[in-house]
Amino acid sequence: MGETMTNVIPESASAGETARPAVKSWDEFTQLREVIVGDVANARLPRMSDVSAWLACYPTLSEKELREVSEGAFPKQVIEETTEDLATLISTLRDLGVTVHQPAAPDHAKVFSSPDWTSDGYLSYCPRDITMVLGSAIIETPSPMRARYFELLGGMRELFQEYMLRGATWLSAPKPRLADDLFSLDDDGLPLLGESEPVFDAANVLRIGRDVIYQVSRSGNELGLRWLESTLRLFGDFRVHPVRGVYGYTHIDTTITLLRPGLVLLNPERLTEETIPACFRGWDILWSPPIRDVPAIVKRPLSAPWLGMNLLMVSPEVAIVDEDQPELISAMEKKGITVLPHKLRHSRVLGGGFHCVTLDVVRDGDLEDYCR
Ligand SMILES: NC(=[NH2+])NCCC[C@H](N)C(=O)O
Repeated sequence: MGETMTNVIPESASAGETARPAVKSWDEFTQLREVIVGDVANARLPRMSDVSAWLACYPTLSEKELREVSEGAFPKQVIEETTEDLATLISTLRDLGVTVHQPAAPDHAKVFSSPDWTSDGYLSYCPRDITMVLGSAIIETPSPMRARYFELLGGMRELFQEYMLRGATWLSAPKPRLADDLFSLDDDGLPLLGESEPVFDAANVLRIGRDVIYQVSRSGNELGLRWLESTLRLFGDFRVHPVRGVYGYTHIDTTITLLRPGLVLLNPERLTEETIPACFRGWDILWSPPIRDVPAIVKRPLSAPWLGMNLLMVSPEVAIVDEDQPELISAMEKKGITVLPHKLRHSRVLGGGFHCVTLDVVRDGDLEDYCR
């Protein structure tokens, strides 16, 4: 274990402290104690003839360009090398004293149907995407992507059930129909998300204690915001901050990255001083330095180069960041953060960085007012 590693291992909870709750996570940055890491096994691209897959994966590609996309299993090299990279991440987290689970992925090649549609599966590489943890609640979110409908079957559901038996609350949003009337095309023939029912991915949400940011985009609609607001009223006094018109596509965690109370990393290509969410008023803003465009081994990667700013805070002082982003690493170190560079060689191909491939289950932070 390197020198850096040894000086970042947290004090373990003292014996006198009450036993740790099964699930407790109110934020993106306090000391991480337990986490779920994705499994890239069986990852594949679903049929792009399905408008919900087209919307989630390639919303800027025309129908003609979509035909260039090779559906089905990702290349063997991508799966093998990502399996290695996730194993290294897990080993580091365990060396840091974090309890890590990696539930087995189901067979995503299986075809399934609803009364309105038929689909094949996608991946279990990004547990962040369709489940959020808020306090002691595990909340399955209503993804607008048909291929993700049964993603949690297998290891994830078993783990959630175990957490419930240990005292966690296990919730699911109203299961969406995802019928054709939820989707439409814009004037350029590109897919849009409608408002016929509440749908959103968990990765459209960021948690900052009593403040929750919700991105309205093609992966989260206005009714999804209304459902989340209505549900959080059950939890108590929460402030939900919609972010609109900043990034219209999939997920928020390459636009805003929370580093610690009072410090946030922002994407300067998508936000300006004028559009910084109000909850960050008085916070120190770290505008991301230029992100290196790490080439992907496929012609059509799922994510933009900005995936380089998608990172995992192990604590307010320690971050796991893509080793191919030295300028970002240096900028974070200048803010006093110890960075542990890691690789996810095919993160853009698969559409997930270090925040995406993790789902924090227990962090030390309580329900705080960080944005007052
Ligand atoms: N949770 C996730 N899978 N986040 C990845 C978001 C990537 C985003 N669509 C981009 O290309 O910038």
